[in-house]
Amino acid sequence: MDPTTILQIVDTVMSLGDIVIKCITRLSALKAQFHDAPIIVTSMIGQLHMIKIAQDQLSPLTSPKFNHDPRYRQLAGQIGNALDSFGPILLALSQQLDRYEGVVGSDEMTAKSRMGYLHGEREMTNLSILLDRQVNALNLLLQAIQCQAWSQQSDMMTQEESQSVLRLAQDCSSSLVGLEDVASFISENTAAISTEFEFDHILRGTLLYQAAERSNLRQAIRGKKMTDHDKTSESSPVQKPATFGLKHAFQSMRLCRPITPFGTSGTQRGIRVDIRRDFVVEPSADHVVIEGESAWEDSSYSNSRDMDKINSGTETSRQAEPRNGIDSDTARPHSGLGTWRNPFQRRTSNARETKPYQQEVFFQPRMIRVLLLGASGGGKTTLLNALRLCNEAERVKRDEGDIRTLVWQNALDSARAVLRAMEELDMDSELTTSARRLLLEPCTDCDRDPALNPQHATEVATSISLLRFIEGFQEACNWRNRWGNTYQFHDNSEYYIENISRLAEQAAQRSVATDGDLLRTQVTTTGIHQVSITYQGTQFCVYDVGGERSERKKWIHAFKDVSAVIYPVDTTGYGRSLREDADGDRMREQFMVFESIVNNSCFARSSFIVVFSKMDILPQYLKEEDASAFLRSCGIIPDSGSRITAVYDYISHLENHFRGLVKSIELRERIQFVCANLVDVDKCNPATDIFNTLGSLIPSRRVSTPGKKVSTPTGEKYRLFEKIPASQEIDELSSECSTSSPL
Ligand SMILES: Nc1nc2c(ncn2[C@@H]2O[C@H](COP(=O)(O)OP(=O)(O)OP(=O)(O)O)[C@@H](O)[C@H]2O)c(=O)[nH]1
Ligand SMILES: [Mg+2]
Repeated sequence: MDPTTILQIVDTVMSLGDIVIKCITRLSALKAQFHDAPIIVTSMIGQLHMIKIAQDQLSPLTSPKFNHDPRYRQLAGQIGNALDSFGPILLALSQQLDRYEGVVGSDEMTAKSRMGYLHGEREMTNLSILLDRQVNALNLLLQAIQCQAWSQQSDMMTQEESQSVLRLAQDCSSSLVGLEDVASFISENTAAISTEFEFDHILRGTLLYQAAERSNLRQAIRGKKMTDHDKTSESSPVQKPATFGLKHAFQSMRLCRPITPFGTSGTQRGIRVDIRRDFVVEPSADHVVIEGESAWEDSSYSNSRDMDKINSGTETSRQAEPRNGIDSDTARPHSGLGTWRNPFQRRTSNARETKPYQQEVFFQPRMIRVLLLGASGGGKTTLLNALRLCNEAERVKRDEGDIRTLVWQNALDSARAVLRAMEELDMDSELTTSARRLLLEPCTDCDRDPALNPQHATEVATSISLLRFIEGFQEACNWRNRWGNTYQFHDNSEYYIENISRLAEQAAQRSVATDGDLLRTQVTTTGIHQVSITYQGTQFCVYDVGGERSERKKWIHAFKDVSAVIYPVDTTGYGRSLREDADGDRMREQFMVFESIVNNSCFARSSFIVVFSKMDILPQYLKEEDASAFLRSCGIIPDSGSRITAVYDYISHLENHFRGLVKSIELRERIQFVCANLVDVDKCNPATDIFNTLGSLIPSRRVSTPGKKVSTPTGEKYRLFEKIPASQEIDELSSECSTSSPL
């Protein structure tokens, strides 16, 4: 992990200081101005004060002397992601206050401005809930930093209570799953807070309000019918702004003036009403996503209505969302959200040379746009790295020291997880004590390039190698399969432990890490990274995204004009938990995400390639853990089905299940399934095959007319990465693995 991550987080928290102070001032003014101000305003002021105090306490930590302190790096890993939503929440609050300040012109509110409040009220509640979670996570960070010893800090962070604080902060309205799970947005401390205005029921009872609501409902129903029948007549009611009925209602009630859309000429005695949420959304081809602002809008604070649209595809994504009657400029939030992402973008080491996602790419012609999607740990970044290795020019860009450090840290992390499992299994011996001293106690040399202190690297490597001779070592390795495992095992821990001495030797000679070493590293991706790769004259623009739940809200920014979606699936994910949620089932999560993606209307014309990754380690997994129990529990095989040990059988069941999740019959037929070992690129880089597949799929897609069936090379499954039909080769692989000891 990047040693300065903790400083970035602290910096980010600090950089939001001005906004916190402004929000406090504005909320206080709002409270003073509006006698009936709900309790939520007071509660938010309190939350913001706590954040301010936290900022003051964190300020000394911005000193560079903390750069190499492993304690802070550990904290960064646990809290970094949790605080990802912190900035956007504050900025959205600021934006909401902009609206409110427009609404509250005087103590005496008109019916119209009260309606504005009602519409914004739910958003404020959601913001408060989200803010509450961030405050809790921030408090945890402060407490952890104040611990005297590493062990204290570690104990504190592993407590179930702390983990749940982090989980809640991380899940803030951010994932495909999270958005559907509305219940998870009610936190214990805020559920009791009432945000009901006293006048709400009076307002709701008025003819004016009811007329407006009925009219909106009618508009929505008509709009849906029109979409269902795919009618796009200019004069159809769906073309009218949804506020038409509202406007009419106001006119007929002889209110001061009809409502005009926000940002046009909609001011009345300094009062502005935000009714944008009621517009029927008409996608516009010209609209371009500004990443920062839309990321926030898209998360929508648990607005399950929006999520339904994304999943069901009833509406083109919110990225194309200029509302009728509002020009795209005024439709954008005006609080500078376009810049919030930068301080939060935690770049990953192996995506270091990639550029952050940029909108201009949308306009580059004749570029094959490929999107890597999938749950965390499926192998998206590994596949991207393999693709890059096909291009010789990409190799030159690598910084040897960085790669060596990354590989070394992955190797040490692998050993640490196994060591902890050994301790839990009471396998204490002299060897584990020495390894523990070297690996689990703070040590700056462990965090640096091993070439800087080869003697230390050799000492560490020797102690790790010796662990393999302790009885029960393999049993500790098998802990990776334990459900709800608190130690996240590295997928390639056995490889790294086996090769640790070679890595130390290579470091002593300052040699560069091998491609295999690099591809086996694991760094959680955050954000969206785009890489342009030219292969045999064709330019591919590949997007890699973070697959963890908290990252998925960002995906939608890359959904436009996608030629092909590649969906890597961790075939060893059955019966294993998610990295971000010890109670989440990895394989079921992969099914669920796939179902949401493949049936999304954004990809109706894209090609799909499902890559079954980790075929090299799958045979060993199948031996250790019975896959049939999992398949039975998902209803994929009947209860009476016998144990599955052959890789081919298992893969066939997986393929059938994935195919069954595709609703479109046409897509179901043309979807491609391939098996891949993404980390052994020396003999044959699987990426060359994927380039060829993309080349063969895309032109046929381009020339195809809508509705016309796209011809695809059927019957070629398993051949892309494994050169011979899977049934034969995979079973050969299986028997090979079963005869060789893993270590
Ligand atoms: N042995 C083996 N390991 C693999 C294979 N594919 C991926 N891995 C490993 O699986 C781990 C996770 O892979 P990543 O590419 O980081 O997964 P990801 O989908 O990018 O995950 P996020 O960035 O969290 O979304 C890494 O340690 C990879 O080296 C494979 O085919 N064989
Ligand atoms: Mg990744």
